[in-house]
Amino acid sequence: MRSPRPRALSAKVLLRRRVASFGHALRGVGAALRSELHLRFHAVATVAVVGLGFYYGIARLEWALVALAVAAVWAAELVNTAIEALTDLASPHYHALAGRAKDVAAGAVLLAALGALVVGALVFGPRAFAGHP
Ligand SMILES: Nc1ncnc2c1ncn2[C@@H]1O[C@H](COP(=O)(O)OP(=O)(O)OP(=O)(O)O)[C@@H](O)[C@H]1O
Repeated sequence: MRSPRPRALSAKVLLRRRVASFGHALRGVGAALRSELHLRFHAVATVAVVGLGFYYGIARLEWALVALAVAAVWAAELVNTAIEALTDLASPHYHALAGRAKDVAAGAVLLAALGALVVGALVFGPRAFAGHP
């Protein structure tokens, strides 16, 4: 006998699940912020960069580049934090593969940070050297 077809989930249930997932994601960001000094540094840097953007009145496209650069650094740092946690769980003792996983994840953060540095230098550098907004 065929099993009954699962009932389609109602829009209300789907919405509730989306809201719950959003809450889990925010909880993850909060937990990472509490445990990772690097992320608190990114938070301060993000506020500083947004302040500079308003101070210099940067263009819409420049805001888009800055937002992408900032988001890339945050995303890389969060994934790095997740990989560190999983690595420590799976391999609390020394293992070459655990070390490689952490090094590669840290490499992702480094690349994102270098990209953000280039964007920051190109957007803010000329204005800073000109000495006025
Ligand atoms: N279980 C392990 N096995 C092998 N090497 C490890 C292991 N744990 C850490 N390492 C090595 O030590 C380096 C630093 O690891 P650690 O967990 O201290 O991260 P971190 O770079 O100090 O990050 P954070 O400061 O964000 O905690 C890793 O990049 C890796 O090379």
